[in-house]
Order: sequence, then structure tokens, then C-alpha cells
Amino acid sequence: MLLKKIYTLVFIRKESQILLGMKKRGFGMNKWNGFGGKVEPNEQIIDAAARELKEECCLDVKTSNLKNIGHLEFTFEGDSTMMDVRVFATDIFEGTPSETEEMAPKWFKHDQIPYDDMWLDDRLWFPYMLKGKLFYGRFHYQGFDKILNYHIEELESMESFYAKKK
Ligand SMILES: COc1nc(N)nc2c1ncn2[C@H]1C[C@H](O)[C@@H](COP(=O)(O)OP(=O)(O)OP(=O)(O)O)O1
Repeated sequence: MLLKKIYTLVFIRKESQILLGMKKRGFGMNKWNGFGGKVEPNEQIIDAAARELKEECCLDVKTSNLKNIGHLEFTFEGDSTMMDVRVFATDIFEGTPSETEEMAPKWFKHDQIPYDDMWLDDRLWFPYMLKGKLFYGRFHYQGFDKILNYHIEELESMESFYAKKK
């Protein structure tokens, strides 16, 4: 029986660039990623997405401008927790990305994504995101550097995906 923990992951886009952050501590340290983290008890997922973005790179977004673009599930061999990650994107934000204790942000062109310094799964599902497609992916890791198996698919709509999941 898997214990599910819900996380957020937010990507800020500007023309043909995407904002990534170098994680400075904790889970995923020394990897580039979007901005996000755990959803707190009694917190709406969308509120957690905006909160983590602000905490990690000082940008403000209205939750109404965050679009749910994907759903990712990560499991790790020998660990009974499943990370259930809700992925959001927006190109409407306020502020200037700034380094915090957790993340150092940097803009990347779409053809210069630093996959070698990211989670292995990213190179499998980023192409969906960069093409503006909705996606679902699940990945089963052995340790942090090997994917034992995975499934990824394009979705028609997030609403119908979550309706079927219930
Ligand atoms: C395993 O593959 C992953 N790939 C990608 N791209 N992103 C992942 C993967 N596994 C987790 N993530 C994301 C999900 C979250 O956005 C973060 C992890 O959140 P974190 O553990 O940093 O959560 P916080 O609440 O910020 O943690 P603190 O307790 O340290 O504040 O990575």
C-alpha cells in the first residue's frame, strides 16, 4: 500500500525561455527544477503552488493565472511513499526572480535546458510541456540515478484525467 504525498511544481515561462531554479538544499539538491514543494495540511494545492514559488524565488502569481499542465507520480524502490506532483505553468507573474536559501533561479532557452543536471525523468516529460501539451507521467526509481520503469502519455484535459482517477 502506497502512502501518497502531494507536491506542487511550478514553471514560469517568458517568450521562449523557462525559469528553473538550482536546488541548494534538501531533496533534489544540486539539480535544476521548477519551484515547488509539499502541500501543507488544510492548504489548497493551488495556494501551495503560489506559496512555494514566492518562498523559493520571490515571484508573485495569482492562483487564477496558474494552469495545471501535468501530473507526475514518483516512486522509489523500497520506499512506500508515492510523490504525487501537480505541475503548473504561467507566463503571468510579478517581480524579479531572486535567489533564496532554497533555490537560485535562472532563465533558460528551450533548446538549452540543462538536462544533465536535472532529474532523469525531466528529459522524458519536458518535451510535452515545452510543446504546450498536457501530460501524465509515472516513474519508478532505483536510488536517484536510475529509472527502472516509466509510463508517460499526453492528456486531452486535466479535468477528465482527475475525474477518471477518482
Ligand atoms: C524524482 O523526480 C523528480 N523530478 C522532478 N522534476 N521533480 C521532482 C522529482 N521528485 C520530486 N520533485 C519535485 C516535487 C517538488 O516540487 C520538489 C520537492 O519538494 P521539497 O521536498 O523540496 O518540498 P519542500 O516542502 O520545499 O521541502 P522542505 O521541507 O525542504 O521545505 O521536487
